[in-house]
Amino acid sequence: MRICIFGAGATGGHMAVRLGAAGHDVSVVARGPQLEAIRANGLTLLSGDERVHHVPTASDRPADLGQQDAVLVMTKATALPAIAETEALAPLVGPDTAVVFLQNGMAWWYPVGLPAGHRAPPDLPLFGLVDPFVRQIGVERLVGGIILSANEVEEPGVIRNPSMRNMLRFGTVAGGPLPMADALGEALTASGVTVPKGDDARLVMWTKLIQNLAGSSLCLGTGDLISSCREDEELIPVYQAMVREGMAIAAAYGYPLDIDVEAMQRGLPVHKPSILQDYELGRPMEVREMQEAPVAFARAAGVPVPMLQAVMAIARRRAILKGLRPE
Ligand SMILES: NC(=O)C1=CN([C@@H]2O[C@H](COP(=O)(O)OP(=O)(O)OC[C@H]3O[C@@H](n4cnc5c(N)ncnc54)[C@H](OP(=O)(O)O)[C@@H]3O)[C@@H](O)[C@H]2O)C=CC1
Ligand SMILES: CC(C)(CO)C(=O)C(=O)O
Repeated sequence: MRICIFGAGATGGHMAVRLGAAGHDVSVVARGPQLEAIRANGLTLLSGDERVHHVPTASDRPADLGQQDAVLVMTKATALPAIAETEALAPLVGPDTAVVFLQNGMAWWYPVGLPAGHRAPPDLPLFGLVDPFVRQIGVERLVGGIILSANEVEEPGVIRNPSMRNMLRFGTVAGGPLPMADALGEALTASGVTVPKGDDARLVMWTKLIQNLAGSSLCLGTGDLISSCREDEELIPVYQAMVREGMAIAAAYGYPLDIDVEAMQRGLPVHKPSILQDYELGRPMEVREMQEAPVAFARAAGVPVPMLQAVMAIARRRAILKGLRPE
């Protein structure tokens, strides 16, 4: 397949290596030192004892790469407004292309094609991306999903992956069939990144969001690795209580999640959550999507979330003080 990874950083770099090593025609949209390193030496994935290398076609100009079978948008959510405004995805999209958005947090596409009877979501600034992106891509090509894979850019061009499992989960946002999305799922699974068939985009978004709401938010406060949320006796119950508050929000919007919280907690990787990496490196933080939006959803539905609200307020304040919360 012709597959473009838009944003070949930690997670995007991982997917580019796996798909490229499996023989697909992979290109990446990258910039800055990451683009220079990819052009000079390709991408290297370090995963356990494994070292996988691939040299994708790389550019900072999507028009150089042409129409694709699938585009995986793997930038931070904070980079999406500029991508929408510059219509940067348009040159990559043909009539059958699947365009998969894989950001953490409340997704900009959440209100698109809501199922009948879904409770109305609150009107959030991040939903301002709906019109420009839908114009560029078309609702029928739009796929939403999540990343279950921990990664860090160790140095430009080199990705470290400490996860016990690596998985993407996605589905069409408006619910219709999209053969290229199915083909992409099969290609990823064959390359070593599992993609379950037949996922619901909103359902999987909520399953991931509740993990970030708890773990990523706590780590932003403590400055520690996500594994601390399964190791520290005081953090263990706090993490669980926050996940349960998150599950109550999801349930209020029609997504009762069947999650074994303790088992999920036991699987937390030895990894610095990406929002903490951003905080430490002075990069824009996804605090509006990961912490603020879910609390706004809770308020709109009258769901009490005292712990999430407290930790959100701390995370938001930390981001503001460092000038890392986009307006
Ligand atoms: N890292 C992780 O372990 C996990 C991350 N996630 C989520 O996945 C998403 C991606 O995160 P992650 O991979 O860590 O992000 P990274 O910041 O590592 O990678 C994103 C890359 O996209 C580049 N980029 C942004 N805008 C453009 C543009 N217009 N043109 C070209 N390149 C661009 C960035 O460049 P620049 O640095 O110059 O901005 C960066 O290299 C986030 O939503 C994150 O929350 C989910 C699960 C785990
Ligand atoms: C911590 C992790 C891997 C899962 O909660 C994540 O999503 C992130 O680093 O942003």
